[in-house]
Amino acid sequence: MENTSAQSRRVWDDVGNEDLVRAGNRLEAIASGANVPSETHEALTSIDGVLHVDGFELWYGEAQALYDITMQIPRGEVTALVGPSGCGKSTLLRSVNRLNDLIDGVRIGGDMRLNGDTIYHSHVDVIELRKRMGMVFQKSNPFPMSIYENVVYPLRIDGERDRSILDEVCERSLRGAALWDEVKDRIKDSALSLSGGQQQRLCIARAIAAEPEVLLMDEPCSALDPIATGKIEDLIQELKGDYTILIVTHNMQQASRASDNTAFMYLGRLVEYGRTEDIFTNPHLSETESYITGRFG
Ligand SMILES: Nc1ncnc2c1ncn2[C@@H]1O[C@H](COP(=O)(O)OP(=O)(O)OP(=O)(O)O)[C@@H](O)[C@H]1O
Repeated sequence: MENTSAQSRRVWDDVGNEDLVRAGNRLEAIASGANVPSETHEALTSIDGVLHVDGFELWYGEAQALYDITMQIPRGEVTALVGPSGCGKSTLLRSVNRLNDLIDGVRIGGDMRLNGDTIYHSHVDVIELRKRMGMVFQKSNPFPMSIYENVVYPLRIDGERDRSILDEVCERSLRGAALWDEVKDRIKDSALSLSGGQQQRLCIARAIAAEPEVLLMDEPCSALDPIATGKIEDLIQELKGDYTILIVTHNMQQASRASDNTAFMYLGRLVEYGRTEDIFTNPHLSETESYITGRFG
């Protein structure tokens, strides 16, 4: 994968889109190819971020999917990525743990830093980097092995053999994922015997077993019923503080209930980023208000 930070860009005022932006039509300006700057609220500009995204860009072959994304993800909080389908939420999330490296023809520009350490540099050991992050996908993906082995898997692949450590991590992680009481008498049973919602909480237990610096969640509730969704949302509230969570969601109610910060994206650009309360009650941009109130997208 190639890092091409020096890309020729059209600047928004170059192409006469300044008027559109002033008139509250910045989404139209973005759609016409203008490089419209993001509106990041002051509360999120100089913070103790776990993750810093610096002018990050990504191309799938010739198609650019992310443009000049700069944002800081605050420590111990939940940050939601929202925006219409195809705006680049999952691409941005998967870029954090470099999952996009696995796709042929992907190029990036800019960088990201995890607790100060560059993520995109040729010297970075990607396997070690990924151990510092937990990932939870849209569809739960337990391994065809016992509940216990699923949870301790990250430690096993790291060579941990001490049974008492594995037992302790298993219980702590299952408790952390609010699953312990439901499975403590059957942790040797197959993980595939659990319900969909339990399987997703098991995947969260596995993701936190290695105490990641950031937990990445890609629409973790989209395959779940409302009750299981509620449990995951409660769990997210319990996990924050100890963990920094970056979550992609399509669900505006979920973003408003479960997150502390919200980033609204459109066609690969960060449009507005602020505290969730401000984004939902007092956004700076009329375009953000239109999206979160369901008037488009
Ligand atoms: N593997 C890929 N190869 C080529 N293009 C891709 C690939 N994955 C995503 N894209 C494109 O990148 C853009 C952003 O997609 P992405 O999945 O990140 O958006 P999203 O906001 O997460 O969408 P959704 O809400 O529908 O999941 C889209 O135009 C999509 O078609």
